[in-house]
Amino acid sequence: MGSAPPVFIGAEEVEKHLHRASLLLPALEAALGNFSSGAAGGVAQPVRTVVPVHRHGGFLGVMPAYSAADDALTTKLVTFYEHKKDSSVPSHQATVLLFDPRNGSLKAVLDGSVITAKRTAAVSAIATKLLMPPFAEVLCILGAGVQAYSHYDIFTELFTFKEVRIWNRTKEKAVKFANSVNGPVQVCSSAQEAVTGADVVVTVTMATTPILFGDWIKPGAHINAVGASRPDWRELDDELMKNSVLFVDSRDAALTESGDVILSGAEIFAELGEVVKGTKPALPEKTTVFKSLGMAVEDTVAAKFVYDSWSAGN
Ligand SMILES: NC(=O)C1=CN([C@@H]2O[C@H](COP(=O)(O)OP(=O)(O)OC[C@H]3O[C@@H](n4cnc5c(N)ncnc54)[C@H](O)[C@@H]3O)[C@@H](O)[C@H]2O)C=CC1
Ligand SMILES: O=C(O)C1=NCCCC1
Repeated sequence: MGSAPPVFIGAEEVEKHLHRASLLLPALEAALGNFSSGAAGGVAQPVRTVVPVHRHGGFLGVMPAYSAADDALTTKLVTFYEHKKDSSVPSHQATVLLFDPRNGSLKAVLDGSVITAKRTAAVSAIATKLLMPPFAEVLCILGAGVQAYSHYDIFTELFTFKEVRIWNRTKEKAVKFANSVNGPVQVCSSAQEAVTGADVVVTVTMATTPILFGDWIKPGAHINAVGASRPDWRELDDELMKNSVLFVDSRDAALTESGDVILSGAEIFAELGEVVKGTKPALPEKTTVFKSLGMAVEDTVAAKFVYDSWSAGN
């Protein structure tokens, strides 16, 4: 007899099983530590393959990973489009395939967009917990798309900021954001206004040239740099990259994919997983940048979490 056909777990179901991104924190912390432990950590994850769709200004990313600690095998397929022709279609769309690692059978096809939004924000929250200055009061979000919402949700759940500010290239989206979320948000007219005096900054834009500059940044602030995932794209300027202590999710990925890292020539201090494990210090008293590119193993543990919850009938 062949294996059972794969199940499909759509966006609504994924959202139901992953209603709070913080549910992923223990699994993601373990995955980051395992990834940064080399062969001993049991994570097999190549740098993602990205196929440009030149004619349409898009990209297809293929992101496979196996985690021995979780005995979970997945690949995510993610498309992201720089110039959206149809604004009713999200700029990023994703699907995660979950395999039975014992025999390679496909067990489930999961919507990957909710997973991508939540696991990315949860990883930024892990970085922030470790790297932000003590008594951080002001959170600033640059960008008002999908990732802005997921970052807002987990950051306001985990931390107690006195003020949250948002800036977006088109102000209407920032206003819509402020009117949609559960809590007060200050809409700023310029990125500089939003960033000035902020203790924690999140950049979640589709910018390809810098939108955040070192001379705006409060000394000791922590920045989660989440956008600019192509080797010729930037969100942060050279000054900020070079005068901060730089943390990345994956050294190999940062040196292959991150324009902010490659073009600034900034030195990587540590992988986030090394800080989680305690083999590298966090240095929260310094100005810190966490350059996030997104790792396949984050999708692996998130998909397993959703599948296990779905299978248990939760
Ligand atoms: N590091 C990671 O793990 C992941 C990173 N990302 C990246 O995070 C960023 C945000 O993703 P989403 O929120 O899903 O995208 P989105 O399309 O929902 O939102 C993007 C926001 O950027 C703004 N924007 C577009 N072009 C801009 C420009 N040239 N300058 C300034 N702002 C601009 C838009 O107005 C919008 O508010 C993207 O760069 C994306 O590739 C996305 C998923 C995972
Ligand atoms: O990790 C991901 O998923 C992505 N990272 C960079 C942009 C595309 C999606």
